[in-house]
Amino acid sequence: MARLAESSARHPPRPAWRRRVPSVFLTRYPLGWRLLLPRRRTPDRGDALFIGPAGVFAPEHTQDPDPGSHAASSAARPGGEGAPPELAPRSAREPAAVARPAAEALADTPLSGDRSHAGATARLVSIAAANAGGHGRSTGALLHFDERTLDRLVRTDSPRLRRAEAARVAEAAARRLPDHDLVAIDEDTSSTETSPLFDEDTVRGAARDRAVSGAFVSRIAFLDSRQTDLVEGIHSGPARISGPAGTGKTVVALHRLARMARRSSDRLLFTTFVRSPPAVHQRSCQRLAPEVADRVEFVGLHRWTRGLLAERGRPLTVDRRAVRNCFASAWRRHRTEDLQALTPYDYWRTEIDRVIKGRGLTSFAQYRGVHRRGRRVALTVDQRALVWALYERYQHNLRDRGVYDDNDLLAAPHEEIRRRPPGRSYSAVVVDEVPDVVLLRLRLLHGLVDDRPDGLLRVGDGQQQVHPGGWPLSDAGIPVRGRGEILRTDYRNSAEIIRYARRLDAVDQVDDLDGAAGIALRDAVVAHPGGRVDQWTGSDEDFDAGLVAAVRAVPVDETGDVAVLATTNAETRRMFRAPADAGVAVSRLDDHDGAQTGTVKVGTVLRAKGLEFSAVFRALITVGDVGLDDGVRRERAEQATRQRLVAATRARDRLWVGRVTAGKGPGSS
Ligand SMILES: Nc1ncnc2c1ncn2[C@@H]1O[C@H](COP(=O)(O)OP(=O)(O)OP(=O)(O)O)[C@@H](O)[C@H]1O
Repeated sequence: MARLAESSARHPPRPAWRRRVPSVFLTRYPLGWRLLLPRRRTPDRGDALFIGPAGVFAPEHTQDPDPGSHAASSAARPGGEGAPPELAPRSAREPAAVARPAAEALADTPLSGDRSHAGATARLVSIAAANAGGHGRSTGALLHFDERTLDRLVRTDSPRLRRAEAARVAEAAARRLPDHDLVAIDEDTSSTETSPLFDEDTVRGAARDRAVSGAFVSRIAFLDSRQTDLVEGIHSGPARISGPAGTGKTVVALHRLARMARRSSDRLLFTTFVRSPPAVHQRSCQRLAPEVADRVEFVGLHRWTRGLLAERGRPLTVDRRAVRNCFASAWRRHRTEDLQALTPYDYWRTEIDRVIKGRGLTSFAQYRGVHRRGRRVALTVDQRALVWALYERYQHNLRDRGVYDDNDLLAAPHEEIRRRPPGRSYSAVVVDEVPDVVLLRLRLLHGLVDDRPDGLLRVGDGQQQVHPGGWPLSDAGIPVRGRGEILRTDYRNSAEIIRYARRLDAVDQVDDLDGAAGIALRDAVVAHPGGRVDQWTGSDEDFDAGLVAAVRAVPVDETGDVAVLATTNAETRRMFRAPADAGVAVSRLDDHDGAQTGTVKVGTVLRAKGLEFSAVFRALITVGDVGLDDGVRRERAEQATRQRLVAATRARDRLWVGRVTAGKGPGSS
């Protein structure tokens, strides 16, 4: 406080309430907050920078939180104090211009290595005198508070910055703003916190602390210079970002969406084929850009498609049991020695779902010549003809019984969009986890924005594809202009986790989503040292106890930042029951929406795509594929390895892999 008083003395006289805000602020919120106060006010910059756990704010002290609002009449202002005569009311100034110096002071601030704070996350806040009526409303880029409601701005259950991080960001910004005073209450943060992002000395052990404490790590607070370029860059047409796990592809996409939303009043769409991530990312977007987040729609592809059809009065549902029956009866009619001997039944279902229908093939001539990328069972022309006959029978059954499968759900909107383009049009569409999105769906999304600049952004990592089959994305009719952007620093996984996952990655070529060579995890730059991997092997009957003991050894705090991941739904049910019976609080990963539930999330690896946890427990239960054709076995092995890679790279600090072996009794390796 003495330092604040000393600093205030150097400031030009200003109305009492405006002097009061920083001191009240520091009295109420000493822990972790830093204030940067300008020695001289200038019309083109904000009044200060407040940097603390809730983020970075550029407050504007204003006479009127909302010009023209009755709530902000002069009678409401204590002592009739208002804006200084030399300046126009701040809210009348261009918020983006005022925020710019703050963003520049923070943007790309060198911290350690290639990391930096994302200046664009600084929020411009208008703070009015007490009772002036600002309650956290947002108008455009500006958030409105008054002296008394400031609480709502700075109190947060989801800190964006650790205290040590806030201190580091503030110090860096102070170096950039030499005409500002840095004010903080001195405190010793070292006993309670470490900052693995910034301090190489404290970094060893920090990852473990992060795991054990379950500390919240803000997904969106940091961007390195390469990522900042990708956020700011203008794409002349459809663009793509690829890179290994944890390199910030999604974070970049979220920042881009926030930036675009702030600059226009259009609607934007973020979608992916997995159900949970859109809800989780929506929360991140709300923290990143609360004033515009409602214009960014986060929705799974299935839900979006169903929504469009329902809006058009053509609701379609997929009755999976009926779909299975349609395929089973087609198989009974068309299975031949040839097909049956080659591979099991479900292989052909995938062939139809992903290679034929998912790719939008409509004639045998197309199927006959198509490169079945990622499918390891080679087919002669005659065999393809057999598959085509099976497909036609399946289609006949669907039509006959009035049943729709997932791909039909995609084909219908194509017709709808052709008939009448969606009223709620989007100016930009981001598709995450692209390698797993069927071609038909990608075409549909492309159709929403066509080739307009900054319209379509495809994000993904070929190495993490969990569904079989694939195609060069250029087959979707989306123009490929130059190379895609590749990120290569893994900020999520601690070194030990990466070391483990790298051993899994020799599996397949990795491309940049358009067939050119991409970057595999083995080539990623490691940002965090430390981490821990435990491997358990044992018999099926000992597995549950092994898993429960391991889960119990990691305390689960209120963030519930822990997941148990299995391969199949049946295994997931078992993985749910075992800890639940032992008294561990569990919840379904399918229901996870990013809220802090204090429960261990249990689900399939597929459902975990795009998410991350402090600790991950991976169950490897199913043993071997006996008696399968080599091609099928190879394809399954590749898929299994990719799933293992995806599961392992969901873990930031701690990974446990439990594998059931033929032998009896648990052991450790
Ligand atoms: N520049 C950075 N500095 C610090 N942390 C970062 C940075 N960029 C990303 N991160 C963090 O790395 C983690 C992974 O980011 P993100 O989920 O965007 O990666 P991704 O490439 O989409 O991963 P995946 O393909 O595995 O889903 C997040 O916790 C994010 O906050």
